[in-house]
Amino acid sequence: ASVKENLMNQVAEVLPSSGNKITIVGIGQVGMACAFSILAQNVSSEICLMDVCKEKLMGELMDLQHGSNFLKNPKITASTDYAASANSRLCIVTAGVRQKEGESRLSLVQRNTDILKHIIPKLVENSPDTILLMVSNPVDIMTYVAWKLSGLPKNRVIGSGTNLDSSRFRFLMSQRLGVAPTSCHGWIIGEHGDSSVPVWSGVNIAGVRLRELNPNIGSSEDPEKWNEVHKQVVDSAYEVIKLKGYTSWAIGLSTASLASAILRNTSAIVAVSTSVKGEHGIDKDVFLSLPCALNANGVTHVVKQILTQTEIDQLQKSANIMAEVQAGLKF
Ligand SMILES: NC(=O)c1ccc[n+]([C@@H]2O[C@H](COP(=O)([O-])OP(=O)(O)OC[C@H]3O[C@@H](n4cnc5c(N)ncnc54)[C@H](O)[C@@H]3O)[C@@H](O)[C@H]2O)c1
Ligand SMILES: O=C1N[C@](c2ccsc2)(c2cccc(Nc3ccc(F)cc3)n2)CC(O)=C1Sc1ccccc1Cl
Repeated sequence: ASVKENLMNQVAEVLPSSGNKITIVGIGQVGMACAFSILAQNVSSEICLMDVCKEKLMGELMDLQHGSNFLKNPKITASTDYAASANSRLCIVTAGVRQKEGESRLSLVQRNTDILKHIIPKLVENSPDTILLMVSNPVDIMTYVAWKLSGLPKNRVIGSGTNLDSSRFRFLMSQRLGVAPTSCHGWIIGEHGDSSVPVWSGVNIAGVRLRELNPNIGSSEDPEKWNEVHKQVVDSAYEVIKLKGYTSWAIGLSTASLASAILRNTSAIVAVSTSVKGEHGIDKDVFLSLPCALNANGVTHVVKQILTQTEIDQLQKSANIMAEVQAGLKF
C-alpha cells in the first residue's frame, strides 16, 4: 500500500470544485495582475488560468503554485482546454491583441471580437451559471459582444468599465485633499477611457459636496481647476503606458474587488459597464458604466443618479457611438 493509503482512510468523496472558482482567460500583464490580486487578497481559493500560449501558461502556473505556502492553500490550475474552466462562479476575460501601430479602433475591435468568438461560448458551455467579467478593450464594446455571444442574461455579463477610471479619480482627489482615497467619493460613468463622464455634482467628502463649496467645480471657470483631476485620469493612463509600456496593478486590484463583491454577494455599489438601455433616456442596446449593485447574481440594481443635462448628453453621445461601432461588427 502507498504512503497515502497507509496515512489516511478516505471516508467521503472530494467535491470537484470549491464553489468559488474563478477562471481568468488571458494571462498577459492584466490577467496575471488579476490572478495575483485575487490570490493575495484571498478573494477565491480556486483559480484556473487559460490562454493560447501553452508555455507561458505553464510558467505562470508553476510560479504562482510555488507561492502557495504563503497563501491560503489555493487550488491553481492552468490549461488551454476549456473543460478545465468547468464550474466557475466567475470568468474574467482579459484576452486580447494590442493595437498595432496606426491601427484603426474598429479594426482592433473586430480582431478582439473574433477572439471572443472562440472564448465566450466555451466558457458558458462549461459553466452555464457563470458570471462574465470583461476587461479586454474596448471594454464597453467587448462586454456587449460577450453578452451577444454568451446568451446569458444581461445581469450576468459585466464590464470593468469605469471602475479603474473612478479609482484613479479618487486617488487624484485624495492627493489634492490629503484624505484617504476610500474616503474620497467621486463617480466616473459612461464610456471607459478617453470619453468618460465625471459626475461633479456627486463629488463629496463625508457627504459635503465640493460643488457647494466651489460652485464652479468641474467647469473651465473654476479657479482651482478641479476639472484637471478628470483630465489627469485620462492623461495618467497614457503616462503609465509611456513609462512602463502597459498597465496592470490598478486594473488587477479593481478586478479583484469586483470579484469579491460577486463571490461574497455583498451588493457593493460599484461603477461597472452594464446594459444601460432605459437609463437616462438611452434606447439602444449598449453597455456603459453607471453605479450598480454587484452581487452573486451579477448586476441586480442600477443607481438612478441625478445628472445634469450636459452629463446626460455625454452619456447619450457615447451610447450612439457604441451602437454605431456595434452595428459594424461581424459576429
Ligand atoms: N478595462 C480596463 O480598464 C483596462 C485596463 C488595462 C488594460 N485593459 C485591456 O486588457 C487587455 C489585456 O491587456 P494586457 O496588457 O494584459 O495585454 P497582453 O497582450 O499582455 O495579454 C493579452 C493576453 O491575451 C492572450 N490571448 C490572445 N488571444 C487569446 C485567445 N484566443 N484565448 C486566450 N488568450 C488569448 C495573449 O496570449 C496574452 O497573454 C487589453 O485589451 C487592454 O487594453 C483594459
Ligand atoms: O490604463 C489603461 N491602459 C490602456 C492600455 C493598456 C495596455 S496598452 C493600453 C490604455 C492606455 C491609454 C489609452 C488606451 N486606449 C485604448 C483604447 C481602446 C483600446 F481598445 C485599447 C486601448 N488604453 C488600456 C486602458 O483601457 C487603460 S485605462 C484608461 C485608458 C484611457 C483613458 C482613461 C483610462 Cl482610465
